[in-house]
Amino acid sequence: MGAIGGEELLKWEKMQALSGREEKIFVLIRLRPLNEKETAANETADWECINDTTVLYRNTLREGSTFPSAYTFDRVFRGDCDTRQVYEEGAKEIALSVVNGINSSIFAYGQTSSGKTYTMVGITEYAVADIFDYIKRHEERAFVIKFSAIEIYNEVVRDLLSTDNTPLRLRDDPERGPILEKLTEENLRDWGHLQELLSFCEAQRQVGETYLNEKSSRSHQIIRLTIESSAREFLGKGNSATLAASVNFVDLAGSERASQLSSAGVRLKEGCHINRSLLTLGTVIRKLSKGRNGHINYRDSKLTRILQPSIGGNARTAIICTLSPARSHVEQTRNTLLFACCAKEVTTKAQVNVVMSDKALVKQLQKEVARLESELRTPNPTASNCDYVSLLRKKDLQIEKLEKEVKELAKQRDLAQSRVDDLLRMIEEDQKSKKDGEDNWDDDHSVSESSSICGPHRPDRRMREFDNPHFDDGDDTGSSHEEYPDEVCKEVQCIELEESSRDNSEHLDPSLSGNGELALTVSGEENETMNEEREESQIQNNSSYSVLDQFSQDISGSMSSSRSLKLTRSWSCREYHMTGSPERAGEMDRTPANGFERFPGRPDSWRRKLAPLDFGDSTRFGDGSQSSIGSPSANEFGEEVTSIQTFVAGMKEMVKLEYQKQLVDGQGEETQGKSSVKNVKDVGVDPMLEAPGTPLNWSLQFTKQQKEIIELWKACCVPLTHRTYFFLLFRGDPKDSIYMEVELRRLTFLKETFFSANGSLKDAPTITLAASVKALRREREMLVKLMQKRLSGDERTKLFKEWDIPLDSKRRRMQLATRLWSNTSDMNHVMESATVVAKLVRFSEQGMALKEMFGLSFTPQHTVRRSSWRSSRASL
Ligand SMILES: Nc1ncnc2c1ncn2[C@@H]1O[C@H](COP(=O)(O)OP(=O)(O)OP(=O)(O)O)[C@@H](O)[C@H]1O
Repeated sequence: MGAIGGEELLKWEKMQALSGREEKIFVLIRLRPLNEKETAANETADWECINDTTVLYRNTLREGSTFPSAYTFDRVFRGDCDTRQVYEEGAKEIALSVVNGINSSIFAYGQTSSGKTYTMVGITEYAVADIFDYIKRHEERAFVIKFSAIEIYNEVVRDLLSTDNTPLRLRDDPERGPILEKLTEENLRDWGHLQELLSFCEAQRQVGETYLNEKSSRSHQIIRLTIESSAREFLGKGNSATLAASVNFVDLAGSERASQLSSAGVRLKEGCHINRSLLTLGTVIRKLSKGRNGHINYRDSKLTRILQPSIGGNARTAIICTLSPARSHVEQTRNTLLFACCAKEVTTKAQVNVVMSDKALVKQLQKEVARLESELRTPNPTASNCDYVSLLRKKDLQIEKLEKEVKELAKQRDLAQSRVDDLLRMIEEDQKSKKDGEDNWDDDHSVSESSSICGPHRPDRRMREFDNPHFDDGDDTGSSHEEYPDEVCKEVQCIELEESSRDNSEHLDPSLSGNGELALTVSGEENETMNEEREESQIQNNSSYSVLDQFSQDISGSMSSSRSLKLTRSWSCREYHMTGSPERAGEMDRTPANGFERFPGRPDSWRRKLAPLDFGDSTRFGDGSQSSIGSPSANEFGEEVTSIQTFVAGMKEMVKLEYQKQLVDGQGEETQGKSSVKNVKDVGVDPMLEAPGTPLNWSLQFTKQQKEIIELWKACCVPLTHRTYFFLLFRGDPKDSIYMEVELRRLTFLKETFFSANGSLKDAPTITLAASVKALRREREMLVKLMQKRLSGDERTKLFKEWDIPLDSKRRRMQLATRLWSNTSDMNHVMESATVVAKLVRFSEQGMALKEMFGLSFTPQHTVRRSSWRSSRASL
């Protein structure tokens, strides 16, 4: 569409809205005053406009009740209203539709001498004046006004702009409707030109004196203005669109009563034609008023043929019915009103008429195609129910969506099934390995039974060995009995968990804590070297890294090698079943999932994997081959690569499972997690630090998180190897943020848990501070062994000097092991501790490479992670 004036946009939009919509013919009544003749004849005005829409017949007594007395129309005008008012209030809007490309017609219908010509002359002039005014105000568009005028006189169509009386031929064009061939069309230049043309037409029109009207119009006159307009900016560019429409000003000849017809001659003939054509018009209108069913006899008269578009087609139409109020004309007035009543029921369907250039047409068609395609793709939701196509489309989309959901659910089911299978297989292997372990123990039980948590009937050879004051030779010369073979190291990994009260190898010191489980004393020489550790445990009062470790182990178990899996499975089993008593085992079995729900760092998907499983007799898992509390490190003293793999896989899986949990559980998980919010609402990272954000922010955030983590490691007695791996692997790369957050969150939870009343996880009461401290001690003992095994004498001496350990003191290696990671506020100390541990467990040689190799840099996009993490936190 070509451009349209900005200020007319609203009007244009209104026209667009009207376009193609059905609209009733606008019917007006104009009641003229009694004329001189009527007044002279003492006529009475029986008709009165009682308001703007109703005309009332007042002489009901005379007429009786056979006719209605009140008639309502769109607008009625009393005798004292001037033509300007009639135009402004009744015809203007419709007449001026033409400038926006919509055909329009203004009719005057009424009996002879009722004021049709009087009205239409004024209406025509006001309308043309407004059209000129509109054009003047819309210079952005180029207008062309064509003026033509015809009369239908005795069923002959004459061109009023031509002096040639040759009748115009009327033919029907399938697209344009009725066309008058060779009709003169004058390009209207200005107001003066209009007056000139109107005068000419008036002169040409058949007018004669009748009984009622000295200058009675004896023909139907149609003055037509055809207005074309195009946006100037598109003119001549080949892609313009032109609005083209016509407005008809129709002054019909007046109907006459038979008694009033001239008895003979020209007037009689005229009167007959007039009445006949008006009768046809009336019939057409009446039929149209009842709907468009059946045949409409437009072709019965030239008048109806020519007016067909105006009364039943593409035009907006107003009919002004003129009335004489005189009592003597009541019959004609009633006829006019009946005609008006029918006319107001007739609808037309006006459209904006656009003539497009080929180029513009192509463009328009392309737009239309695109629109239709878009409609097909996204069916209109407001479409009626009868719109079966769109309904079907909607259903198709729903089916498509459901099919996708089914597929997705099937995928999830398969995944879950495969995990269950894996776990069952793992359990099988695990049970087998446990059995083997038990057999080994049976073969090897040269020591007395221990009260180890690993099982009341299990001998704790390792504990016995470490409790032996001669275990540490007191020097670092590398005496032969410190050269423990790897298999011994493996045994050391099997640090059993047990409530301290049940572990005879260590003695609780009730003086340190009201809770015997929480404070430990170590007998013999260990007491001296373990002071710091004990102090640590005392300060923390309640701590354990066993759960933390268990967490890492379990996660890593799902990804690691079978060997790792074996160990971690043991650990998993222990969490549920290593109670050392059947009652405890039963208790665990009843509520296996609860403890996990309370564990924030543990992906729920993991819980789903393990919770339903039956690990069998709990006592079977208390064997010596179990992972230690400090399993990630302790497990791997003899198997460094594996242990780092496990650590890496564990971290990676932890994050991965967290995401899976988000994906699978969605809102439901969040809702479920809400029940736990109360308990752990303070657990988690600082909300301000949820995402790395800018590099500067991340740097600050990392430093803050790292410090918190280091403190929490100490508080939770986390294995030194774990601390070392973590500290050395996650050094401030923004990609590490999620691991930092996971670590921080689970440690915070642990601390919270151990500060709670019972100091242990509800469903894993064996996991206590005592067990954690014991495991840490064992890890240090392992490090002591590794110092001997993996460091040369010179290296050890150098280390002792660096760590201010007198070379002549006893248990130097244990002193060093105890000092490692003990000063959490000194980052140099932390770094040096990590370096030493890394060297001992050979992490320094392969750790960083492994980080890359195992894709620990796996990092979701920050944006994803943020939201995931947030909702994950919400689930706490
Ligand atoms: N509303 C009016 N106010 C004053 N005078 C009017 C009014 N309507 C019509 N007249 C006068 O009545 C006379 C007849 O009017 P007009 O010729 O317009 O009637 P008509 O309906 O066209 O008649 P015909 O069908 O015979 O041509 C004219 O002299 C005109 O001035």
